[in-house]
Amino acid sequence: MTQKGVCAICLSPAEQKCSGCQAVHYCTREHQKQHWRAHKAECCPVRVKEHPQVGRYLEANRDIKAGDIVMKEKPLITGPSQITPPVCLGCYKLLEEGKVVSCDKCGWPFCSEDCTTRDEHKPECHYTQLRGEKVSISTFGMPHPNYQSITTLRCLYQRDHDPKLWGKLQAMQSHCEDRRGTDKWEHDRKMIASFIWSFYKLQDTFNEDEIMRCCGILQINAHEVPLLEPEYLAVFDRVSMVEHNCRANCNKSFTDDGDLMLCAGVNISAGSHISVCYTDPLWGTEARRHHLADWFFECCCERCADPTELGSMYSAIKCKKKDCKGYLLPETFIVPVLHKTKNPDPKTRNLDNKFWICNSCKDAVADGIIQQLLQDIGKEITIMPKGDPDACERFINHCSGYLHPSHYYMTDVSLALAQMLGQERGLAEVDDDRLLLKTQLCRKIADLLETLAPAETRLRGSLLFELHAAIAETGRRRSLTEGPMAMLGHVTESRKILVVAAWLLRHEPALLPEGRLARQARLNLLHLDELIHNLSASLPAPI
Ligand SMILES: C[S@@+](CC[C@H](N)C(=O)[O-])C[C@H]1O[C@@H](n2cnc3c(N)ncnc32)[C@H](O)[C@@H]1O
Repeated sequence: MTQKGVCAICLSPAEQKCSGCQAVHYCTREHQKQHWRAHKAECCPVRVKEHPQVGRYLEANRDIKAGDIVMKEKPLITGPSQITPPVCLGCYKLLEEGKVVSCDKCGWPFCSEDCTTRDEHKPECHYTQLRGEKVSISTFGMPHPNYQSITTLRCLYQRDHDPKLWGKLQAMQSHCEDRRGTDKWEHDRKMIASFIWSFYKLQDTFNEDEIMRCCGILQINAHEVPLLEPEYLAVFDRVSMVEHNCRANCNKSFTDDGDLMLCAGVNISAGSHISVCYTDPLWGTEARRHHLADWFFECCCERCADPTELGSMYSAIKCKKKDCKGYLLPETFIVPVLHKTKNPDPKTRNLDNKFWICNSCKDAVADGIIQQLLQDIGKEITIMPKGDPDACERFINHCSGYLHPSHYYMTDVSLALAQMLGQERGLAEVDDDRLLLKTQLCRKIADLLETLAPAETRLRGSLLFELHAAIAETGRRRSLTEGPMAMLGHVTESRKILVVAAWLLRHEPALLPEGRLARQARLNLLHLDELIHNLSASLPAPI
């Protein structure tokens, strides 16, 4: 039964709802139309909820289809990364010595006169003027300490200049109690709080709690925007409420203007939590959980809770018992990690007293032995020559004696190899065996991604793009000996895969490589359509 509400226009009882958000009622279609102009900006298929452990999170108001844009948001605050060489404080482009314009009010360097007048710059301009002495930056191209506090200062400025924005920032989690006493806390106290007090002479304006809280808000909530090198920071309002899941249902990307877009990577049903992956979903469970300790929570998602990682055996080690074909995994990966990050003493590592058990012979191997093996293999990867397919193949062959074929280290090197083959001199130069290998690796990793991280559409789209090219090239080669029919089959399959790749990459910004790949995918589709048309026309008519 439809829940009754009151019409947003005339306040009379109403049963119809806005289909976009399911949150606003109307008595008639006319009133809905009338309200659309005002409602458009806030119509969103998610609502804010609260949970005792997670804090605020977003929940779907209605079913959301895979590929739909869940929301698009402008940043509340932007600023340079904490550790950065001098960048323009208007557009965040890297500054080069001799090519800078100084703000005539405060002396901070910019890339252009226009950028000196941008609103983003107001906070540090204001406090530098109050300080009574202009800033003079003379070294470029290496991290500069004066930039460490800019983004925190931009947050603090809102307290006295934009109370509404200040309120939104203060509602965010800062984990002050968890951060207190960590190395990062001490570093921020020295490089940010003390700097703000001494350089800007603001010791009577902002106290330690306020400054350290803003540092925490940035640490927990700021997004690194990869549109420029170096990246810059941006804090968003609603998007900052999205919770983490190692098998997230959404992904984030940025528009060319720096707005954040949240897209559904899978179909999401009404009432589901909206999630993104805060860490790298291609890492193993232990590494992901350690990284997530930076946000001060222990992840308990379905992927972390299942040692087989949804049947993928992504962390499984080969059992070394004679004649055994099984794989070792611990009973659980959900062991507390937060105490280790606060007290990272390697001697505490084995306090978990964990064993890895074979799924076939039930042999138990101590965690310490497995960790040593993983460390050795990890080292092997770090010293592997870059861009060398032979080295990748050697690694895969060697480690297949120790690791499951889908293990994260095997996947990592397989992914690098799949992308490497044909990258430099084109696929036409790759021999038949390696072309087949590229096809198999792309297929396998794309399937694995669908299981482990279905919302990672950027990587899956890129892999499928590579796969379509490898299949088309295979078709071209086979047509030389088997005729156009063989080619038609391959090109048709290649096109099918390319359609998916183009769809997965369609929201990528033109500024980033994936955006350029999306454009190429659209062009290749036209080319393949023409090819399929010509090939079909050249085939003899069926008798
Ligand atoms: C970017 S904030 C997300 C919004 C936050 N819950 C709030 O109330 O403002 C990140 C913080 O949310 C909490 N969080 C996010 N995902 C979580 C999860 N899967 N389990 C537990 N806590 C989580 C953690 O405290 C984390 O530091």
